[in-house]
Amino acid sequence: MSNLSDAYRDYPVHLKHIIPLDFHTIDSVPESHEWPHSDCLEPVIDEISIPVIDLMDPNAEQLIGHASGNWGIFQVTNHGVPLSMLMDVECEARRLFSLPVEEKLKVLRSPEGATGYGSARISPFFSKFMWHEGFTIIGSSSLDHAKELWPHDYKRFCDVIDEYQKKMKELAHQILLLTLKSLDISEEDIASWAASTYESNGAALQLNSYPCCPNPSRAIGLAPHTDSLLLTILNQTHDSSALQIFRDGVGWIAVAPVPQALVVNVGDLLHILSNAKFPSVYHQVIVSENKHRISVAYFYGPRTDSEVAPLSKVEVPIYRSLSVKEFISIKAKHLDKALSFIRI
Ligand SMILES: O=C(O)CCC(=O)C(=O)O
Ligand SMILES: [Fe+2]
Repeated sequence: MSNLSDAYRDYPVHLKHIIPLDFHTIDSVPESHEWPHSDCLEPVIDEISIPVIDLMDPNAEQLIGHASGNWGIFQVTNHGVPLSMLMDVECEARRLFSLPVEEKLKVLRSPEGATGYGSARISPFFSKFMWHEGFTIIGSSSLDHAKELWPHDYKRFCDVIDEYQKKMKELAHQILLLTLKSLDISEEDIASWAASTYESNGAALQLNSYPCCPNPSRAIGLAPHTDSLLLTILNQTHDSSALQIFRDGVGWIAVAPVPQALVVNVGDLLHILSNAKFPSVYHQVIVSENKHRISVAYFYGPRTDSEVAPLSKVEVPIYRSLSVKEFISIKAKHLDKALSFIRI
């Protein structure tokens, strides 16, 4: 079955953009990771907050439709994912990232690979490196990697990851249905998109680590980007407002963690399906001097051989139809400009 690993194979990334810095040993920000002051310290608005939606609210569909259209991002509570599961996955991620660098390099993502340890996939688009290390999991890829890292004790990591992926898949399916229902599209389209995405292997789980940084005002955790797939569910249980979104006419807004809530954001593919009614939110992550932040992002997407096009029954489509694989290839070449290449 077509999945993200196939889609990435044709776009190798140079090793210098894959191997993260050894953050354990570093006590100052090297020039390679030093961003211009203005990129890291844009003024951030704290007074405006993104919507928080109770999934048990009888109006959840309407609230999600409104938040997706107006913000492209919202937080959900009463989502049915136990706090223990949110904490367990963070704990396993912390265990992985705290391994010595030579251990982590055993599971380094290969240049044409999609899974394993390494820098963010967007790294080659920027002249400076990010204060970040990641670990990408697709399907059961964590099994081989965990066996390399913990030959006698790999099961714990795999069990936590598998359970988490299963739970995320259910939740992503539920939220995708609610977002699609709020659009002006046919019942058939809603049912077929929700079902085919659920059955696909198109999802990925990304563990993110943002180590403590000696000079946070000159470093960036994750540079501004949009997520490529349909929607992302982000677990940021840590108590820091490091994630920021860009809102036209306002600027950068901090996404303050709400206890036990999960952050949901619209990705490029849902933006296309919605005929641009839902913005695919531009976001970035800042770093801290004394908090080593972990986040876990679940990217929910369809099979990479499926065709994506605006689904609206009434509007003139503003994007042409294309396969997910083709969109990923355009994004791999043009990043933020990808959507402009498929505009009609
Ligand atoms: O760590 C975060 O808060 C955001 C992570 C993110 O944007 C990503 O993994 O694409
Ligand atoms: Fe992201």
